[in-house]
Amino acid sequence: MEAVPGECLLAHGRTPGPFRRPFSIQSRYDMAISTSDAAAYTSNVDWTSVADGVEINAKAWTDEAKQLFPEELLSIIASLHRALNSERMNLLKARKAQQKRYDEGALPGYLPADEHPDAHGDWQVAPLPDDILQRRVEITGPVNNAKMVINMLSRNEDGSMADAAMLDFEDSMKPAWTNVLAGIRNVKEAAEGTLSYTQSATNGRPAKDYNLDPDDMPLLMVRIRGLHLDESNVHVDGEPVSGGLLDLAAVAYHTAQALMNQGKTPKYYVPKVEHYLEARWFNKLFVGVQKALGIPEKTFKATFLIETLPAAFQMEEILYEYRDHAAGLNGGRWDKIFSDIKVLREHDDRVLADRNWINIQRPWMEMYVKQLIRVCHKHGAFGMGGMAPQTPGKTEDLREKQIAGVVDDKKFEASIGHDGCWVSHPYFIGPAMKPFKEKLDAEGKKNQLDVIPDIPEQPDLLPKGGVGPKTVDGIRVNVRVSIGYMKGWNSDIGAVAWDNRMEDLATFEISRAQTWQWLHHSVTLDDGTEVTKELIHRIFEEELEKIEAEARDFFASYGEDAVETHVQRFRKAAKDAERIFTEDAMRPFLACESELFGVDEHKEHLLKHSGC
Ligand SMILES: CC(=O)SCCNC(=O)CCNC(=O)[C@H](O)C(C)(C)COP(=O)(O)OP(=O)(O)OC[C@H]1O[C@@H](n2cnc3c(N)ncnc32)[C@H](O)[C@@H]1OP(=O)(O)O
Ligand SMILES: O=CC(=O)O
Ligand SMILES: [Mg+2]
Repeated sequence: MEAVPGECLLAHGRTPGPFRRPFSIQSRYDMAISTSDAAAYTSNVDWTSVADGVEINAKAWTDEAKQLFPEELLSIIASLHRALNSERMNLLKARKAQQKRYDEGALPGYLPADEHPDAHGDWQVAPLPDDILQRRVEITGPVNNAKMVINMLSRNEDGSMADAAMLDFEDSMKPAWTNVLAGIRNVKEAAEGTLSYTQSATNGRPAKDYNLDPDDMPLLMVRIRGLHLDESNVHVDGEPVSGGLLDLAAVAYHTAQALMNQGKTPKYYVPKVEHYLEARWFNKLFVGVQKALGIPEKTFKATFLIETLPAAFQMEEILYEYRDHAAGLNGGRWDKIFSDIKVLREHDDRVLADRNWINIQRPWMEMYVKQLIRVCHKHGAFGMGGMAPQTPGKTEDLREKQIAGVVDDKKFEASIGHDGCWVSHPYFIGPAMKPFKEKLDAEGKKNQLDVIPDIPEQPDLLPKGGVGPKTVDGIRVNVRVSIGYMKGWNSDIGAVAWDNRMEDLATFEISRAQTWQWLHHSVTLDDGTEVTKELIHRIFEEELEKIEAEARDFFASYGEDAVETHVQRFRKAAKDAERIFTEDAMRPFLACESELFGVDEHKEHLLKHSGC
């Protein structure tokens, strides 16, 4: 076990505001809470009117928020919301209807040839600017963490540096309001080159000042929140705004021009799309934001994650839809595994094996990334590889094994034609860079846009059940991950180092969906044990006991109070995780969690649990 980084408590003032009307609950993505509860939740919050038709949770309207959201930006957000939100809601309804069809037996597949013929024609994405032609290693991390943002954008002591840094509002950031504000602030100051951070002396380490070197920085990219996430603290005409819309508008408002003045392209990542019409929606958002800010058309460049099973069948259509703003696609392998399980949750012939057995070399995963490379390169866009999740282990021996694992993985990615990949920890930038550098430098290339994998036109991308181990230890891994992750999540932290790996929203979701599915199908494990609620409860008890013992040991030097605090947090995390693992209906995303709270609690928790 390793400690999660600094857990913080929210500090927020209270600004009185007018009592606001309940929002239209019909517009919610998933009816996680009942109609009467939804109205009660909303009317139990005080709202402050901040611009024409725009209201903010009074507790969220802090001095920081006032600085980052001037009236001009709020008006831009309001007009984008009015132009785009009903379409977003329809897209989310369509997701739900599609999932119902999958639940009733349908399988995801390629679209009929006549549905989107233009996408399969001979077209190219708009020319890529010079500053995004080399992306061999991109480091990712939570955008709200200033120290990590500076580290992502800096050279390591061993001289290694990523080509790009992806500052993340999605998988690694819990979308709590203070995190959103810190994230916008960090991107603004990073783009200006002024972001700084002072780490006070702790635990034997001396104090340290962190600053950027604007002349020696990787490319800066921002991943905005996905289509499903609301920013529940900001309402326009009584409806919560889209989190991704708010992120893009705010970040571009504060940074796009500054980046362009430095000759840099404003670059974004978009997560979790499921259909080409969603890509069309995001393209409209890019057009709208550029227009509102007086930025020339086709300036923004975006990489979309292909990390859902339905999207894997529509990569060409998706890329086509935002071809004017496309830098490429990225094979988001972790959410893809989550989606494989979630989408096929009712298909008892496709129940997947232990989480640790599923990797990029399983046939349906390998075909998906090769198809991604083929589609991208055919149309002049980058085909980015996936995330190496290692965090450095404590012993030399373990670290050597981890480095070998990263090199193997990235060697495979470079060999099939990826243009670059992701790492989640700076320690692995060098090892991940090595195979790309060796192959591409030898061929005198910055990227592999010229490589087209030789695969069938429509490869089989459906996950197969009936192979691989299904074990009690597999459940233990899922339970352990969930306890470590939920402890961070409950303290507004979106990614944690745990058992020598990075665990974030995507990897937690795999564990949660898999255990739910095994329970739902009463799977018989390889040793004959049947998966039941009782079994899962017993494993939670056993793993919690082990984790408590580890925590008592780990936090001992911080004093008895610290030990008790952390033990209590692990207990709460285990309780929350078990509840989510064993709930009757599988929620679409962890963040759809309003029902974890009663109405009174929700008033306090809205700032921490903006969601869907
Ligand atoms: C599935 C996906 O979507 S992947 C993309 C989303 N997920 C992510 O981006 C997760 C990114 N990774 C992380 O958030 C972090 O690595 C964590 C939380 C898992 C671990 O962070 P820590 O607990 O700080 O790890 P650790 O103690 O090993 O850090 C050592 C140093 O590396 C830095 N560091 C660790 N990870 C990162 C990172 N991703 N970016 C920049 N710096 C980092 C730390 O800030 C620390 O710096 P310091 O020596 O100056 O104090
Ligand atoms: O976002 C990336 C993933 O793997 O999930
Ligand atoms: Mg993801």
